Amino acid sequence: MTAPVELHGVTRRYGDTVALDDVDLVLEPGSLTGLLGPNGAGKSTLVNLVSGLRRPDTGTVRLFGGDPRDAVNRVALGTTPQQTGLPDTLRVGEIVRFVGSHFPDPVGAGELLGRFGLDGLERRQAGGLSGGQKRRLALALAFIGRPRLVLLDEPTTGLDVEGRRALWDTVRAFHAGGGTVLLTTHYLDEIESLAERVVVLAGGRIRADGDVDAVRGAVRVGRVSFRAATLPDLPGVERTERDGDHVTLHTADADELVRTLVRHDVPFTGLSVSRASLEDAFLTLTGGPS
Ligand SMILES: Nc1ncnc2c1ncn2[C@@H]1O[C@H](COP(=O)(O)OP(=O)(O)OP(=O)(O)O)[C@@H](O)[C@H]1O
Repeated sequence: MTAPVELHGVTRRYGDTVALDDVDLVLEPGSLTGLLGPNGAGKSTLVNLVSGLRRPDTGTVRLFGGDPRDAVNRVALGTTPQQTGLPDTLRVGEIVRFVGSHFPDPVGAGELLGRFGLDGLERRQAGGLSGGQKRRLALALAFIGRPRLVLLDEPTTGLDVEGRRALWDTVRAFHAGGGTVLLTTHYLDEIESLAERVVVLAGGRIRADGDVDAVRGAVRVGRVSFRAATLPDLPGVERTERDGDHVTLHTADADELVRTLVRHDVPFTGLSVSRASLEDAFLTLTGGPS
């Protein structure tokens, strides 16, 4: 089966900025991949290349085995860009029917709007929708053509809790039906609860690629937290966070660090040891907060 998305040796520059630097990425059919990275990592550039909005400077990008710039290869693609850009004066129903007319078997307006919590808004002008409703409509449009692949660029930004949950349910149902998903997000819980695979992008390069546990494992970070007024220099500590006397140490070997604390007679209280969250792994991989 042809991979829905393939990037091989892809580099894309904007002037002096290298937005993507020799990136290889293949998405298997039916996979749900989270693309995680700080601002300016190159996530939107990657999404724009896959949806045919931009061309790589070098390397190849394939959508269902073809050139994403050919409309015929985009028939099974649904996308939601970061900016919604809906025409203010068109009614919701008109927008849905217009976008749907580009696809051979679009989902009906009523069904689609219902699924995204937009019932009863068919006759409302897009300009009269709230920010969250606009966002929901833009997301709904990604699914109108019964796609086999959806690219969701920070889809839940600007959504309330209910809107986020509704989108997650839609993404899960789409995936359960065999659909392929690439989701970019800053929300780590979104990746942890939705994605099977996580690709960490920073500075235009892929820094880690694996299932959520494998990415955690790649950095083997454990967190050792306790209260202590002072702390000697300790070996094996990769990062220290301190809030008053509450200390969190990040380390590759939590067991050894606890032994070291005891050996150094550190007068700690309230010790707790936990596995890295994806955020810890991400900070370690990208070298700092986003
Ligand atoms: N049209 C453009 N012209 C010039 N530079 C650009 C353009 N688009 C992106 N860039 C630069 O390329 C780099 C990657 O940007 P991109 O938007 O792909 O990152 P991102 O990971 O999507 O970031 P964010 O999370 O902020 O949306 C950044 O340094 C950005 O400033």
